[in-house]
Amino acid sequence: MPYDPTSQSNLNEIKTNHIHLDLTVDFNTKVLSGNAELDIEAIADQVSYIVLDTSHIDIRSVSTAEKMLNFELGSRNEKYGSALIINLGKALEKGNKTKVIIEYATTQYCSACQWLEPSQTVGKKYPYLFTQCQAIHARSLLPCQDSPSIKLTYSANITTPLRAVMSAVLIGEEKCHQSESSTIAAAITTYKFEQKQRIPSYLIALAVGNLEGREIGPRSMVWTEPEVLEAAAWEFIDTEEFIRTGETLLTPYSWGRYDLLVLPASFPYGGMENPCLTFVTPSLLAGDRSLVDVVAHEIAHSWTGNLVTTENWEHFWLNEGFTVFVERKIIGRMKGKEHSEFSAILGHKALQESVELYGSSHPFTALCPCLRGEDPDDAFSRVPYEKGFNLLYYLEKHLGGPEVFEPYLRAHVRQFAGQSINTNDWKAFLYSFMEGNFGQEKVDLLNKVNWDAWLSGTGMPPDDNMFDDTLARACTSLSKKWDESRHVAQPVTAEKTGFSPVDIKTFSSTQTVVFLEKVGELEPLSHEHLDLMDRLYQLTLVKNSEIRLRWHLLCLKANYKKIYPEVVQFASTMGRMKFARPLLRSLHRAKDGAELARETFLKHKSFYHPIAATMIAKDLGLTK
Ligand SMILES: CC/C=C\C/C=C\C[C@@H](O)/C=C/C=C/C=C\[C@@H](O)CCCC(=O)O
Ligand SMILES: [Zn+2]
Repeated sequence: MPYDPTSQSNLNEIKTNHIHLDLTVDFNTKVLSGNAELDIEAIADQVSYIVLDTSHIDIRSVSTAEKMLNFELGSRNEKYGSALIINLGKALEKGNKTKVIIEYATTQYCSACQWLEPSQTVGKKYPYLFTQCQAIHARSLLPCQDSPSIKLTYSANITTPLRAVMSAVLIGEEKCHQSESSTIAAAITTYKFEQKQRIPSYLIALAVGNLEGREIGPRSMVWTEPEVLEAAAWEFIDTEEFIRTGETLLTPYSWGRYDLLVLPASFPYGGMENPCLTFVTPSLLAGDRSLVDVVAHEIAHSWTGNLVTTENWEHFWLNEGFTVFVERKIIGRMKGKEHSEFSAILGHKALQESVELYGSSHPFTALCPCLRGEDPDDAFSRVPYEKGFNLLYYLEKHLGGPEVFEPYLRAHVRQFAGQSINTNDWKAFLYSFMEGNFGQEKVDLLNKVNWDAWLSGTGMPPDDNMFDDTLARACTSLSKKWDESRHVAQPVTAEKTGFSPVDIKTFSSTQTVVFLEKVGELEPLSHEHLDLMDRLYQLTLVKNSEIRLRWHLLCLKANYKKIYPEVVQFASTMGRMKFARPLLRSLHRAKDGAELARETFLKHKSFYHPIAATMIAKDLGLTK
């Protein structure tokens, strides 16, 4: 029986096999309205109610093909929304099926949807809508069993004046009539989609805007606003190689298409693995392909997360830890092992930061936290990603290396493809695979693993992995030199310290990131030192978002006020939470920065996606 503490649906009585959406997009009222038709199957006897998750959606009617059904919306749970309780008027026996048709409309409070004004897009001419359903926001886009334990196929007809794209395959489009909107002089079109593979509700995704697509590979297209199409097509040209490398490592890619959608800057994450159409932040468009590891990550989700899915958010590491592990395998094969190890070092630092932020005994630093009564967005951090990765990395080494572990990884995907699993399922198969293929010797090794500390313990992992630090050494050494340059008498100059632009000339952008992080671990440098560093390395002018973030954080830690306007500019034009949240949090902590951080957020609140706005408001102590 599936268990999911973050869903109010009667998961033990019914499952949804298919959803068909018939929705109209109204940019004037910022409302999606129409029908959701759910194909439901009883998985127990005597089922007379269907309970679905909803959040802030306006339910207008519920019916079957034959009759109207009585329904009631339960009182709102602040975190999980309002249960929609549908009285079937008869009892279903196990295996019986029924179709319910729910007429509904979204409201301004639906947290999955961000409606952008034309001014908030790159082109500034057309409005834009996009959704983000992970973890539990699908219930604000449609009434559904909003739990990753339920996997269903879906189809959709989306009627809109601008192009629609979805986490599905486009199977047709039909022109209806000319738009009557004063701003959008386009034909109203119905775009028809089909997702034939079973997916959890959090992977249902929609975007509508002035979108153009360009082929970047035999099964891939990049979609975005025309103004950024060229740059996006150039940046993501390695997409097919990532997919092929994933196929060599695991199993054939099973989703047909792999397209990318580059969203406006308010997209709250680096990437979201929506099947057939990964959503990515425009902050990846560095102009040098240096940030495309995120695409390798999203492609890796095609196997881990999208085929093999966590049963509930307490086992999120099964999605993310596995995906980071596969992502780094892909990078290792394509660019060399020193690059994947370097990424692991960077990841380890991110894990330390997450643990420090929560506190090392906080329950959310456990690999499998208890989420009963919790909002998954509050539990989100690098922990499931990096502690999960570290567990798999540790197991690989402990069990005998890639010769043993890579066949296991493939078998894991084959064994669980199409299913939702929890950590017990994962561990049971790991044991049985190792015993069946390599014998008792591996079982003995598995028995030596400190499972309790790895899976339930809080804080940093119980065992330390050693990563190859070839690419990190130069970064550490340069940061040490800056640390040692503190004794230099004022004025702090290039001549006296011996620093020059050449120091970082051969650094990759990730090496510059690691250098800045290493400096960030030291006692804050003096403002004269920061002035010099900026003059020599031109850091304030860097466009690369990852470098920019670390530079800003370093300066904020030193209360270096010259950076404050830059921080305000960055955080108010970049909605990716990886950037906006630590920037505003650090500004809030910096000398004379608290008011500025709050002001910045409040002034630009409508720029942020609702998920980001909620989290930032909490970070800044504006809400609980
Ligand atoms: C143990 C954690 C428990 C629950 C978390 C479950 C879901 C988290 C929810 O907040 C949604 C997360 C969506 C993530 C999407 C993409 C990320 O991989 C992006 C990572 C950050 C970035 O690079 O911007
Ligand atoms: Zn991921």
